[in-house]
Amino acid sequence: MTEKKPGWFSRLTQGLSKTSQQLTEQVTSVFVANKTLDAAAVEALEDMLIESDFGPHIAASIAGKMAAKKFASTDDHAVKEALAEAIAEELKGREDSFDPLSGPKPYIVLFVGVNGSGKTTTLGKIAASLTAKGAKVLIVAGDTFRAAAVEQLKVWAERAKADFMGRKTGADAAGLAYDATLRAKEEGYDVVLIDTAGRLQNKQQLMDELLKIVRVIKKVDADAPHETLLVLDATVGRNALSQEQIFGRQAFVSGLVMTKLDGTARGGILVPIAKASDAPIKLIGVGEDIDDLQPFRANAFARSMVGLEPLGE
Ligand SMILES: Nc1nc2c(ncn2[C@@H]2O[C@H](COP(=O)(O)OP(=O)(O)OP(=O)(O)O)[C@@H](O)[C@H]2O)c(=O)[nH]1
Repeated sequence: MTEKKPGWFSRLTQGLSKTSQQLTEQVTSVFVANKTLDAAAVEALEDMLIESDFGPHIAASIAGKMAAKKFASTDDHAVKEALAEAIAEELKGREDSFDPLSGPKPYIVLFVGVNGSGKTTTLGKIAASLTAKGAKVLIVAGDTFRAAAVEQLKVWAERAKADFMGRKTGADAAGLAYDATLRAKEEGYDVVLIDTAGRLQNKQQLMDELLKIVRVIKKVDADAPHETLLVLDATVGRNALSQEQIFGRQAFVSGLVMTKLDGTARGGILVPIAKASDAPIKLIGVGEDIDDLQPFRANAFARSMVGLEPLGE
């Protein structure tokens, strides 16, 4: 959410440092040992990318591009530039911005994703950044099954100086979402942020509940929700990919948020997810602070991943 300002890139770089350290050390070592890439070195490069969770297809594609280039054995920088370019190419067309203040009012945003993925924290960070811009924000605790989740969200609402709506444990989440949307319309809210449950008895029940929430919101505003953000935790690796497939197929996801990229050396996982998903990546989380939720910029992300400075962005 944070707009670009001095320091945003260093936060990104710091956040991705586990991944970039692993990646650059390994990749540079391959190139230093081999002035041009022979078949064995290409294979080693591919393996390293797979180790960073890029997945076999993307690893092969990037390794293929690198193989076509020639590097001086000492030229680390050129290697990193080429790698960043190849990664950015994979992400082409997979970025988009999240800008709830430029859309219709009230702008209704639904947060979906499994428990622990960072939904609540992401919602709280977004709320804080919107209220800081003077927006009137309503936070809705749609995970009515877990009292702890409701409490956590209430704390975020207080911190962000946003209004809060919740119900007693076990109350109908769709009913709450309906009332919240109506209230937001009547009381002139700019943005409504609706948290949802991350786990019910089974997957189908969870999806049915989400679809019911969407249906009732549409009764108040046929164009809403204006955004459904799927929050995915980068530290669970390939599991995040299957979560994207489950939610993405059924829950009308319009954008992805990838959290906890700072907590893994395998941040490459963002790339196969970005490619597999119908929805673009909109935000990334690179730490626990409010400023650590950032707009996703493919070029900056790719450069940061290999430890390079931004290109005048
Ligand atoms: N390091 C780091 N931690 C994060 C990030 N985003 C969220 N977290 C942490 O991840 C944990 C889980 O986040 P929550 O927001 O509670 O996750 P949730 O999906 O709402 O989960 P439930 O509340 O259990 O449904 C919290 O301790 C957050 O502080 C991030 O980008 N980086």
